[in-house]
Amino acid sequence: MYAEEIKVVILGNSGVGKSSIMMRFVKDEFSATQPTTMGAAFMSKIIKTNDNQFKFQIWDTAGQEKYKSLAPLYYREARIGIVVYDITSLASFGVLKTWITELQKQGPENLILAIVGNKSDLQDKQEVPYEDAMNFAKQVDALFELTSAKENRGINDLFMKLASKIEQQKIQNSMKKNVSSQSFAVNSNQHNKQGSCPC
Ligand SMILES: Nc1nc2c(ncn2[C@@H]2O[C@H](COP(=O)(O)OP(=O)(O)OP(=O)(O)O)[C@@H](O)[C@H]2O)c(=O)[nH]1
Repeated sequence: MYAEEIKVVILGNSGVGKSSIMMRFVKDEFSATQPTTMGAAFMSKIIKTNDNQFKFQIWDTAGQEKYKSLAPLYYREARIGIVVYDITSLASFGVLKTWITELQKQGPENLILAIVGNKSDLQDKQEVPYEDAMNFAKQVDALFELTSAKENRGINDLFMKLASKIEQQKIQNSMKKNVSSQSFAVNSNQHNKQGSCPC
């Protein structure tokens, strides 16, 4: 079956677990000593839903401040933006908000947004209240998921939800196309009627 390519970008503060999420999703691996990303890293994986197959092309960006200016290269043509915070770091949630603002202002139109609270295995050290993150996600119309790359929680759910969001978007787009081609047909019919007046 044909697999449509979907460009995904992962953004967020350094150390929140972006690479770990990608590694868990693509390779089902986790490293407690995951090295910091320099520039960006890339991996791909095919996701199957009931009706479709998507090839997710995942760009894991570097969270360190010195790489910040490179981010537009990766999000410019993305269909999905995953922005990650670490539930044990209020500062990382602040950084997430600035990424969301940047994506809304400068990101591509119709970008599907997901807000991800990673390290959910460290609940005893939680600094970011669940409700705050979920309400913020609602406010900016983003999917919301709590994950643990370490314990493999929430990561497959996240990507499956994103795949079904892509499917919804495709249905909406084809409905829009149908409506506009129908109104074109109505308009040209009216035009033809006027043009073919025998009087
Ligand atoms: N306890 C716990 N640790 C995690 C989890 N995910 C990642 N880590 C650890 O957090 C540290 C940073 O993870 P990375 O995946 O390198 O974070 P990053 O966001 O890619 O960081 P940069 O490459 O610097 O932007 C590593 O030591 C990981 O092992 C998780 O779900 N739970």
